[in-house]
Amino acid sequence: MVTNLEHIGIAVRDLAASNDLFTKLLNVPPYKAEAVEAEGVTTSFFRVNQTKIELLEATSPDSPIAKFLDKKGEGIHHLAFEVDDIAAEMKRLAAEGFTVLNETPKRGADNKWVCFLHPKGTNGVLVELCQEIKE
Ligand SMILES: CC[C@@H](C(=O)O)C(=O)SCCNC(=O)CCNC(=O)[C@H](O)C(C)(C)COP(=O)(O)OP(=O)(O)OC[C@H]1O[C@@H](n2cnc3c(N)ncnc32)[C@H](O)[C@@H]1OP(=O)(O)O
Ligand SMILES: [Co+2]
Repeated sequence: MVTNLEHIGIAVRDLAASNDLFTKLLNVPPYKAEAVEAEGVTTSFFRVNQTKIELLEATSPDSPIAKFLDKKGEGIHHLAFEVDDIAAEMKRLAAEGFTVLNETPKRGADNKWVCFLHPKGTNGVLVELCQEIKE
């Protein structure tokens, strides 16, 4: 079951500059910075009440963020929905005809299992599903 809009991912060219910008905008500093090597990104997270923003800077030219910045420029890159059972949601959405981009959930940032749906099947919006890792 989808339970929540967990975060909005924003692709940026210069994470340090965007951290300053969002700190001024939201009047709170980022609560976390984290590199996710497998995705070729460095992230930082802001939280205002229930709202979370993830800023993403590319760390390699073949990162999805580098490709996105080349094609579309800075801006909203994905919407991440929290789910209570990511494996079950991946199965359900595949059966509904969505293109699930991962065979199994992978480790994302901020202690989450994540997977993605192809934007061509979701009205041009890249969708991330995420579930907290409990170990
Ligand atoms: C930090 C970890 C995690 C978290 O915990 O929160 C993250 O958020 S990681 C975020 C970065 N990782 C990903 O985005 C992984 C999922 N993405 C992908 O697998 C790929 O980017 C893709 C969506 C399959 C596209 O890859 P590819 O086909 O190689 O790239 P193209 O540049 O050729 O794009 C094809 C097509 O898709 C459009 N596109 C690409 N990205 C987006 C996007 N974010 N939103 C909307 N549309 C997107 C792209 O414009 C191309 O369209 P056309 O030009 O019309 O063909
Ligand atoms: Co994300």
